Amino acid sequence: MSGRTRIKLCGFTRAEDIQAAVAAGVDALGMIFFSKSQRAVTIAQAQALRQQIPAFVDLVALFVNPDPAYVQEVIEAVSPDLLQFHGNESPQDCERYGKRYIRAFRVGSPGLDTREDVLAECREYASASAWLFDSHSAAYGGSGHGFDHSLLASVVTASDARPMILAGGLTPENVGDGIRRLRPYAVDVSTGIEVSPGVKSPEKIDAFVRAVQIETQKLND
Ligand SMILES: O=C(O)c1ccccc1NCC(=O)[C@H](O)[C@H](O)COP(=O)(O)O
Repeated sequence: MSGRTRIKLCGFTRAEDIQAAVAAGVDALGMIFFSKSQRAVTIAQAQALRQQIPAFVDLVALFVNPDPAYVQEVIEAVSPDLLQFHGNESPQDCERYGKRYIRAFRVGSPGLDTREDVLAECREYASASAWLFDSHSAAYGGSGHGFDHSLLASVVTASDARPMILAGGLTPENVGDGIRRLRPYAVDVSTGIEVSPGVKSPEKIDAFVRAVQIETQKLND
């Protein structure tokens, strides 16, 4: 895909990190509503952090196999622009809130370990606003590990594919390769811009955003 590569940074827990990300020019910020994550936020924390996010930057709320009542509570209290699902949610589970959603796929998991299986699974989620590709991890996401990008070959060429978000182990050093190889609509990172889980580095945020911009510019030249 030509044009601008959108940038989503994930796993925010601190106001100063959100300010750094907004200043760097990101398109979307993720907060994690999954209590087992090292980057989890409470609804009260998210309400306070949300004040740091200006117009035209989207807030994405992440869930893993959530209780629907909890998702509804987050929607009402925090007003996320999009939902993102990382667990075993069915298409109906993702659609039931009437909100735009991102479906995450853990590429390399059983049943998602061939090109054909990946595309077939993705097609079940035709109602998603984007398909996010992450590595297989027992923690459901945010592992900092990459995966075999060749498993996305069928998705890349499918005419009915939803916009691709590339995630999983991205860093300022390797994100350019991923963009060149797959031409995703957007990239998503958590670990690669951190000093420790949930604590972001302004320098790494800037380096990541610059690396995306430089690679995208090269593709457009
Ligand atoms: O970050 C977590 O702790 C997490 C836990 C459960 C589900 C998703 C989670 N994070 C999602 C992300 O941060 C990203 O969408 C993606 O997994 C990339 O993470 P990383 O490899 O760390 O860059």
